[in-house]
Amino acid sequence: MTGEFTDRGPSAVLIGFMGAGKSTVGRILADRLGVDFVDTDSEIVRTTGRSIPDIFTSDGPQHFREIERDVVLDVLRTHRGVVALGGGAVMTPAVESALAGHRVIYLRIDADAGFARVADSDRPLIAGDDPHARYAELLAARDDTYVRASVFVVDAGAGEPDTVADVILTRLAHALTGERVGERP
Ligand SMILES: Nc1ncnc2c1ncn2[C@@H]1O[C@H](COP(=O)(O)OP(=O)(O)O)[C@@H](O)[C@H]1O
Ligand SMILES: O=C(O)C1=C[C@@H](OP(=O)(O)O)[C@@H](O)[C@H](O)C1
Ligand SMILES: [Mg+2]
Repeated sequence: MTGEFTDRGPSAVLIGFMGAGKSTVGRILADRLGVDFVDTDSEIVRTTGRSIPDIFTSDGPQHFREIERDVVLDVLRTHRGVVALGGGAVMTPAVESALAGHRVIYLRIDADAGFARVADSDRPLIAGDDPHARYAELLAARDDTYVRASVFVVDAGAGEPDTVADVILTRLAHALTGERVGERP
């Protein structure tokens, strides 16, 4: 990503695959920064009154992505705190474009560690046969996009959520004080 950060917009936007800890670490990061936190999956549930598995199974993944796109674009326009996106949001071209110029952080997790964190959850994309293989395949297919959309990458397997939030705070402090705006370290 090149160009300048928007002067208005979220303090930070967390992206990455399922289980990276975007929702968990995002809330901690927002607390540390003293700003509000928005999780776009929670916004989808709140605004539709439906669960994510229900939208996926009743309406199909395409409809979920349309709802997700609209919610994410609205949050990016209006929210000034920390934002956690759902793992697939960035794969929608309109979302990737809208992220340009924002302080986007990729929480990167490897397939074994990430899968262990979500194996018992109700995430619809790993509901079928051989969920571990499906998880690994999707992660590999998305990694390049996550890197391209981000300003910097943080190891989401580096420790407990508090530790990951600390790493992000340190990197953000560097980005805000020293580095040329918009340059990926
Ligand atoms: N750094 C971490 N170390 C251990 N477990 C974690 C960590 N980050 C998140 N988790 C756990 O992994 C699961 C998925 O986390 P979540 O924040 O929902 O990830 P995401 O939003 O990226 O899918 C949750 O049970 C959460 O408590
Ligand atoms: O990777 C994905 O496509 C998805 C990730 C989920 O969010 P998390 O990344 O927060 O688990 C949720 O948006 C939905 O189940 C689809
Ligand atoms: Mg999440």
